[in-house]
Amino acid sequence: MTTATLTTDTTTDQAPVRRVARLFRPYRWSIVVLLAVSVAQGAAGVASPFLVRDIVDQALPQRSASLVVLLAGGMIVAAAIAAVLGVVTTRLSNVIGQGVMHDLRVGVYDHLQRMSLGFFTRTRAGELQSRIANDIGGVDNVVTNTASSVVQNGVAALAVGIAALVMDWKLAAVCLIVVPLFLAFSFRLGRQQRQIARGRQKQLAGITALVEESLSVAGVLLAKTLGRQRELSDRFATESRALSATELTAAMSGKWVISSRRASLTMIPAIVYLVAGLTLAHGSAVFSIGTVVAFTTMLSRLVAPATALQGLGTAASTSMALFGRIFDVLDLPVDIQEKPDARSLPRMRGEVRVEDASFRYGEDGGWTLSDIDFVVPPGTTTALVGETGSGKTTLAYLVARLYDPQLGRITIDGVDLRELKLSAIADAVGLVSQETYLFHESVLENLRFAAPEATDAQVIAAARAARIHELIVGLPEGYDTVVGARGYRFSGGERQRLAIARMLLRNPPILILDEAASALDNETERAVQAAIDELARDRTTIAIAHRLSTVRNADQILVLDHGRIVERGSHDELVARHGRYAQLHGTLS
Ligand SMILES: Nc1ncnc2c1ncn2[C@@H]1O[C@H](COP(=O)(O)OP(=O)(O)OP(=O)(O)O)[C@@H](O)[C@H]1O
Repeated sequence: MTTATLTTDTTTDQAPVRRVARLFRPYRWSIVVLLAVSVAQGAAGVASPFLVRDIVDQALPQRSASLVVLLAGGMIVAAAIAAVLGVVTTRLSNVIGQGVMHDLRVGVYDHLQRMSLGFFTRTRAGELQSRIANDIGGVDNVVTNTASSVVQNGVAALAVGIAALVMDWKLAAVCLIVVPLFLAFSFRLGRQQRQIARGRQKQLAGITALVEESLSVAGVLLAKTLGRQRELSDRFATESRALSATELTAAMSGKWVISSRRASLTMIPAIVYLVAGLTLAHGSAVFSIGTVVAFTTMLSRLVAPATALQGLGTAASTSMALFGRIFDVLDLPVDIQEKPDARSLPRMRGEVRVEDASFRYGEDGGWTLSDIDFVVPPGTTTALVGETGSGKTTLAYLVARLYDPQLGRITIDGVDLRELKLSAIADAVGLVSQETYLFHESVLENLRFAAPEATDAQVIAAARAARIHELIVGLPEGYDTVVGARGYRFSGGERQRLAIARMLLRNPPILILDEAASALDNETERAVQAAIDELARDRTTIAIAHRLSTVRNADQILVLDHGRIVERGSHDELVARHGRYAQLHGTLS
């Protein structure tokens, strides 16, 4: 069995750029449009310095009103066009960014849905929430804002560069002096920021997991009754302090480099005036005054894009680290896979066979189940009994293919579970566990989760058969009452009957029933028993039995001990044997 795990430490350093690029492939035409609009925006942006040059060199000396109106009007129009195109590019880049984010979120969620039960028993719930909320959320910010920023500012900077060369290549060449200064330290900064980003996401995941665990109903109950709230608050404070420290480091990281880069940019106009002034002082008027003014105006336009672009390195490094964490999830191996040529079972008899099956949870642990071999003929009931920890639940999970046995096989109507479609197994095998999970939705929706196409009448019929209808109609809002973790709280016996109603709606030919171990009062007990009898009728049933009535009526009883079947037979046979079952018998309620 592969043991896919997702801990805070399995994170890959960096995502391959090509894989990230592939995410954008479905949006390539939108990206082309975005580029085109940005080029137009960049061109509109650099039109004004040329107009400024002509105003200074021609319109002002000539005192020509019409020329000034024309050129100044041109500046206004160019600015307006650039502003409108800016909004268009922002919208386009957000559409692209959100599309990619949606694909990623759905991809991660779908992949997690395919993971086996074992994966979820090994993973903290908050860790998964964090991957979806914090990591994808973090990338979201970067991708959407950065994508537009790269394109807009990149194009703007390029446009300024080209315009500078066109206007006066000699002055443009002088400005190149500052480039090496500008690029200094870029690479070292990237690596540092990636590390910070990874650290931050790990800490965020830790905090989310702690909140998820400690502020759940069960967590709050535990902390309150054990008086441990102070400790939990302290733990939270410690995690939060660590996160604040990381955020501070992140905020300050590379600030010196960034400041000196910005300073180098603002020095450029001084260099331009210096060179122009010195050449004029020596009598050779190589540049017109208009050119010098326009040039410095234009270069001042470089400050905003250049500042934005230098933040880009940080953003790119951060997002690569986050993409790495997201790809970790997408790359988790799915341990319970459906074969490409998996079959369905059109007409089911409902025979279950477990053939020499052995199973262990971890590769290095001991065997939880060894050499399990039995047949449940269609329509009969087999009861599993055994001390706590003997492997009853595990065996039941194997029959529902929540785990695969490492040795041996399990068949339904002679077909190995591993040859069947997962949907076919879900249709064939229904599991009623001790824990009935209810979503935060109405009773009706909760029941219908088992069979979405069921009509209201069918749902009510199932609830009646499960002896829970009367109780539901007595609730404040009847079938529309909201239940679940934060809604109306059903008692244990009521929840079991809801689970039974769900299973009646689903109507699987094979039923796995984990009887509640806790004792119920007589009346509830009778109601639950009646509901179970209704459910088990004409179905192949494997019951993890805690009640004497269940084992008495079972066609076959299997006694498990440390993962092995140590006795088998009917109630009377086993009692007569005076063995393990006879000892256990007294513990059944
Ligand atoms: N996810 C898991 N990872 C590792 N070990 C597990 C896991 N689930 C169960 N076990 C171990 O496997 C053994 C069998 O557990 P199982 O739940 O099948 O017993 P059980 O007979 O159903 O017990 P009970 O009657 O108390 O529910 C136990 O020792 C248990 O600790």
